[in-house]
Parts: sequence; C-alpha cells; structure tokens
Amino acid sequence: MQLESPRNAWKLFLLLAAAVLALAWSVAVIHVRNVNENTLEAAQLRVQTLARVHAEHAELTLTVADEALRHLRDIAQQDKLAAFRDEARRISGAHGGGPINRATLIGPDGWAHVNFIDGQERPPVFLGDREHFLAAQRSSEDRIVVSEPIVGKTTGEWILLFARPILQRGKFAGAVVVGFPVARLGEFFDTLDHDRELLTLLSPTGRVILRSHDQGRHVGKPVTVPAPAETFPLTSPLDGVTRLSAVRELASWGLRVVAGIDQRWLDRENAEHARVAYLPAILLSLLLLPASWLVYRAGRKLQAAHDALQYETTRSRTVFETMSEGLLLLDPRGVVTFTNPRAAQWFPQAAGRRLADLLRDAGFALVTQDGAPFASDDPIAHLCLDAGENVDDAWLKRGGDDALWLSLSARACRDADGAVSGATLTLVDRSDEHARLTESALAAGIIDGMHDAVMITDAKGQILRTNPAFVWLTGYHDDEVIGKTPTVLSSGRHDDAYFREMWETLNRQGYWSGRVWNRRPSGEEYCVWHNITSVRDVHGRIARFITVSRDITEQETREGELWQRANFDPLTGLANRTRFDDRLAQTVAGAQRDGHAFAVLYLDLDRFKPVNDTLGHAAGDALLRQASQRMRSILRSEDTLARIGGDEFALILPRISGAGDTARVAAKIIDLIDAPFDLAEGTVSIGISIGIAVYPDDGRDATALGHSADLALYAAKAGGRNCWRFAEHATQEQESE
Ligand SMILES: Nc1nc2c(ncn2[C@@H]2O[C@H](COP(=O)(O)OP(=O)(O)OP(=O)(O)O)[C@@H](O)[C@H]2O)c(=O)[nH]1
Repeated sequence: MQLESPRNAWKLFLLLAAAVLALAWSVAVIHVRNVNENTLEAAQLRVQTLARVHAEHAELTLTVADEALRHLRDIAQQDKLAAFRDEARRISGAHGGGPINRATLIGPDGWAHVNFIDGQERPPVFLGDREHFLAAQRSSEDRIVVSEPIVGKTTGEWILLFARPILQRGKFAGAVVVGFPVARLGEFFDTLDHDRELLTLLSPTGRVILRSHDQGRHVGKPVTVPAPAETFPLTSPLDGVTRLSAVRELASWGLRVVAGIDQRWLDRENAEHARVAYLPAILLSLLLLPASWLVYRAGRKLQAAHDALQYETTRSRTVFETMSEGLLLLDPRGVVTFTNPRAAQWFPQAAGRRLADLLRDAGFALVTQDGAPFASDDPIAHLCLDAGENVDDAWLKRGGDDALWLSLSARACRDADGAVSGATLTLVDRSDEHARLTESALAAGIIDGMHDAVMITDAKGQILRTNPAFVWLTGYHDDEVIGKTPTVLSSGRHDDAYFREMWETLNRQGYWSGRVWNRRPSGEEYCVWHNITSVRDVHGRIARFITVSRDITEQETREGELWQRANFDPLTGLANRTRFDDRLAQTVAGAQRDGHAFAVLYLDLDRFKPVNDTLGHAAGDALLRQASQRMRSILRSEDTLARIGGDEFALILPRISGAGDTARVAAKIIDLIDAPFDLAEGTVSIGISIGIAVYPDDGRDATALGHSADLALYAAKAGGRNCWRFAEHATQEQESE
C-alpha cells in the first residue's frame, strides 16, 4: 500500500481506526465478561456460603432443641412429673439456653397436662389433633418428629415444634414436645443484605418455615425446589423473583436451606460493569467514527482531485506528446525547462539551456514572415519575459538543405501574484505553407503584372479579384465589380443561348475560349477574347473561374468590315452573290438532309435603264435602294434576298409548303415594284420580272436550280415582263395581275 496515494492514506487511517475500535471493544467485552464472571463467581460463593452457614446454624439450633427434648423426654419417661415441670419451666424460660421457649408434656390421651411457654405454665390444652403428636403416636421407635410450621394455639405465632414419643415398655405413653418461634432460626439474617439476598428454610414437605425478609408472610406455603446443585437460577413462586440460588439439606432433619441472590441485582451489577467498561470504547467510537467519516469524505475529495489531476496530467502529456506543434517552456531567465517530442526533434537536449543559445546552435534565426530580421533582437526575453507581452508573427528560419520555417508564438505565464513566471513557446512547422505563401505572392505579382485582363470569380461567378489590366480594359475599378457577376460587363449583344453554351462547355471541359462583346461604363462596346479556366478544390468541386481576357475590338472591327464587304452589296445592304451562293449551298444541303422543298427566285427590274438614262445614275441608285427595301419589307427573316447584278436580284424562300406559297410571294413583289417610286428627281414607274425554280423538281443542286430560275426569268422577260414564271412552266406565259 503506497501512502502517497490519498486513497490509500485514508484507507490506512480507516483501517487503523477500525483496529483501534476493535481493540477497544474487545478489551471492553473481555473485561466485562471477566468482571461478570467474577461477580457471578462471588455471588455463587456468597450464596453457597449463606446456604451452608445458615444450614449449620439451623442444624446447631435444632440439635440444641433436640438435646433439650431428649432431656425432657427422659425425665418424662421416668414419670418424674415435678422434675419435668421444673425443667420445662427452665428450658422454656428466657435463660433456659437455646432457642426453645416452650415445653409440653402430652399424655396418651392427647391432653397437654404440662405446658410451659416462655417459662410460664399454661393451662392444659388438647393437642391430640396435632400432626406432630399423631406422628409421634404412630411411631414405634424413638425418633424426633419435626412439625410443619404451625400457628401456636396459645400465642398465635408461627412456631416449629419437635416431638419425641414417651415409650414405656415399648408402649406409647404420650409425647414430649419442645418448640420455638420460627423467627428464632433467623438470627443469622442480620448478616444478610436484604435488598438482594434471601434465605429460606423449608420443611421436609417443602413448606416455608422461614423467609428472611417477608415477616412471616409466606410461612407454611409450599415451594418446589429442585434437587441441590451447585448454584442455579430459581424463580420463586412466592414473589416471582429469579435468584441465583443454592440449596443445603439438613440431612438428619429433612429440612432444606435455600439461599438466593437477586438476579436483577446481578444484572444491574453486570450492566454497571459494562457501562464503566464500555464507556472508553463508546467515547473512542464517538471520536473515531465521525473522524473516519470526515477523513473518508476528505479522502474521497482528495482522491477525486488526485484522479482529476492525474487524468489532466495524462491528458496533457498525451497532448504534448502527440501534438504536431512543438512546445517549449521557459523559466523567467529564458532557460528551457520542458520540450515536447515535437520540439525535441528541432531542439534535442534543450532542457536547461538558454533559448538564445539553443536557437543559435540549432542554426535558427528569428525573422518576420518575409525573412527579414525581427524588429527586436531578442523578443522572447525582452517582450515576453521582461514585459509580459505575447509575441506573435515571429518565425524561426533555418536555411540550408534542411531548411525550415517555424512560426513562433510566445505566451507569458504568470504566477498567482501576476508576476511573469516564464513563457510558453509554440512552434509550428509551416515550411510548406511558407513556400506556398511565397508562391502565391509571386503568383499575385505575376497576375498584377500581366498585360491581359484577369478576373477571378468563385464557383457562383461572383468576382473575387481582378488585375490592373482588367481595370484598363473594362473601365471598371475593383470596388465597382468585386462581389458582382460578370454580367455587369455585358453589352447585351449576346443572347442567353450564347452564354448557356459557354457555361456548359466550362462545366464539361473546364475550359472555354471565345469572343465576347462587352460594354464599358461609358457605353463604349469592345470585344475581348476570353480564356476561361475552372479551378477545382481538393474535393473535385469547382472553386474558381479564372478569366484571362484580351482586347480584340480592333481586329474584330476590321474583320467585320472585310466580311461585310465580301458578303453584302454596299448600295442596298442586301447580300451579294457570294453570300447568296453560300446561303443557297447551305439551303440545298439542309433540304437534301431533311427532304423539304424550297424556292429560288431570280428577279430583274424592267425598264430600269431609262431611269438611269433620263434621271441620272444617282436616281437609279435611289431607285435600287427603294426597290430593295420594298421587297425586304414583305420577306421573313429566314428568307435571303440578294442583289446579284445591276438591277438583278435573287431570293431564296428556304421552306415552302407548295408552289402556291412562292407564287403569292412573287405576285406581292410584282405589286410592290409596280407602284410608282418617288425619287428626288421625279416619280418613276418600273416593273419586275421573276423566274422561279423549286427544289427538288427544278434542280437538285445550286447550279441546276440557278439555271432553271434563269430560264424562268428569261421566260418572264420574254413573256412581256412584270410577271413571274415557274421553271417548269417556262414556255407558258402568265401575266401578272
Ligand atoms: N444607277 C445605276 N445603274 C446601274 C447600276 N448597275 C447597272 N446599272 C445600269 O442598269 C442598266 C441595266 O440594263 P438593262 O437591264 O438592260 O435595263 P432595262 O431597261 O431594265 O432592260 P430590261 O431588263 O430589258 O427591261 C444598265 O444601263 C446599267 O448601266 C448601278 O449600280 N446603278
């Protein structure tokens, strides 16, 4: 059992307390038992002595009485009546010797002729009915007859009588009787302690002759007493008291002496002994039990605190040993008092050394995150230990092959009085992070230095960062776009489908590039070439979109103009032959794929040349523009109207349900052109002829269709102009209305 443990300490105390109590109680019990045994033995001795001494006393008294009885009987047997009377007077008198106070001579007739009591002769009295007389009469030998205790006829007191027969020549001639008050047997009673001791004299038949302290109240009453034994408890039927008793028998008399000591007294004695003997044990118990309880409670609390402390210690040790951070504890002088395993990897055998020496020997320099020397030459000593301030943002840097960057934070520890009692240094290996920080700073510098605009958004498209080139390109500053989506840049030129396709590609491929027209805050539109890349996090989820944009407005504009020029008629704005051929080829391909019908119309103005000739070329141009507008006004967006020559037009109706559709369009155009044109130079009227070819009946490719339409136009011209002709009906004239 280790005493260091509080649990064991209070257990030991409890054990000792229990041992002391057990000892005290054992001593008390043994003592009480011994004392009780001694008391019992003393009581037994006393009661036996009482019985014996009283029996001897009674025996002596009775022997003396019997001596007197024999003497009187011998006188009576010799018929010496006068001598008998003298002796009877003397013996029954006060100075007769012995206890006898009465002497009687009873004749054979039962009459007591001589009867002395207390030395006084009394008148004759008939005693023939007395048991002792009858017993003497019945007896054929000379033996003493002891009466039961009886009430004297003359005195009325309890007396005990002894009789012997007078035998003359073997014949009963009366009896001599002596007697005395039973109280005379109780002279010895003065020596008794009447409160607890009792002596009882029983007749041979078991009747009470005398009890020591009941004034004759129970005399004559029968009592059953067991056979004599050493000592035994006996409950008296007379008073119900149990006594430790001893019995003595007066063998020659048949009488028994019963001595008793009140058991209640014995019990009281025992109780008193117990009280005295148990008192120290009880007092000790009263002292030790509460003390044990207090010690137990204190022990439990101490144990709980001890366990908690041990748990905390174990937990702290586990934390210290398993934490990825290095931990050093310093005393107020800056000497290392503790290192955890992690710190020991960097600073082996650091305990007991000054921190400054330790850092120097391990090749570490105290620097800022940028690697610059720290402002204070020894911040741990000066700031933390001297001034009690915390130190953060400090780094320990070690170069070389085993380069390390440890972030350092120092916390001042204070004692209960608030004085700095040391410091806790926490070191974290942030070499990788430092490298990353350096890289990101580098990357940030690169982004800022890029000529292309950079915009970084989160996964939801909210703008997180831009670079100076972005501001220059878009005209928006950071505070106007950060937190917003790129729609703030939108020009509205692109429809939703355009951006939907962009997002789908981005999500699918992680990359999208294309041109986007945007608008500056000034309203000026510009075109950029976007390279958008999605960046995913470690979980594979898109975290960022990085958009690198380059201004291609100039290039776009130039290309647009070239394209416009290549594809459109500059006078009317209609598609030119190149574009018409292109669209026709696309329509043929679509129809060949789908099998639908479409129509190709060749249109040629009638009587245009005279306008030129009469009103001038500018009027002709104006007429061409107006005619173009009239035709375009009735066409659908998917129809392609092209100017393919001076006053020659071509029209593609890409989706027709039948010839009727085309005829209706042709008729409408004829009507429109037929109406007079108001020109600056005057009003003119012209007409238009139309040749119609229908896919697939009039040709299955562009060339065939063009040829058919051309023939149909020729037919229309030939047919009188200002009318239309289907290619298949090229020979039939059909007048316009
Ligand atoms: N003002 C103007 N005239 C043009 C242009 N291109 C061609 N022309 C003239 O358009 C005329 C076309 O000739 P035609 O088709 O024979 O003239 P037309 O009177 O319509 O003859 P029909 O078609 O037989 O009725 C020529 O005089 C061309 O010089 C142009 O761009 N502007």
